[in-house]
Amino acid sequence: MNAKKRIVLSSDHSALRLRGLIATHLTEKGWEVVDIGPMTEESTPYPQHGEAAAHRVASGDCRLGIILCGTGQGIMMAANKVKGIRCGVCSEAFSARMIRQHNDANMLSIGARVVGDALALDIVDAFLGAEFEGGRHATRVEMIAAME
Ligand SMILES: O=C(CO)[C@H](O)[C@H](O)COP(=O)(O)O
Repeated sequence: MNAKKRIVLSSDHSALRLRGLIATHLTEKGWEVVDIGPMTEESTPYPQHGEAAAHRVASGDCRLGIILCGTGQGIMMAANKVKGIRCGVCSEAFSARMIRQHNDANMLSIGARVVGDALALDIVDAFLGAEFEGGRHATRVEMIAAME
């Protein structure tokens, strides 16, 4: 498997079903999915799952990551505490494309209580279908890294 197509997925209890749909979708598209759970709908705190997924990306084990909670907000906040992580919450495809092209985001967060299934998959496809444009954007991303 091409390491460039290895992606980590995680969520809290609110997003198991949608996470499963995304995992199936990504597998069908040829991604190697590393789903680090949780595997039951028992209530579980989003920070630990955001952090765990973020470390998979920051370490280089996975090229990208997709994380979910009810709004996508809390788990994004946790992931962004890990050095080297640039994670944005997206509720539409345009922003999902732009966080790759302009911000070199390496993680995407989705609110499972915010978007429907079809929109969530569109957001995922927009994120994964875009590449960082570099140029003037690289300087700005370097400024973010310098704050870490
Ligand atoms: O969206 C979230 C964090 O941003 C969580 O999924 C949400 O807060 C969980 O709520 P509850 O414990 O009521 O299921």
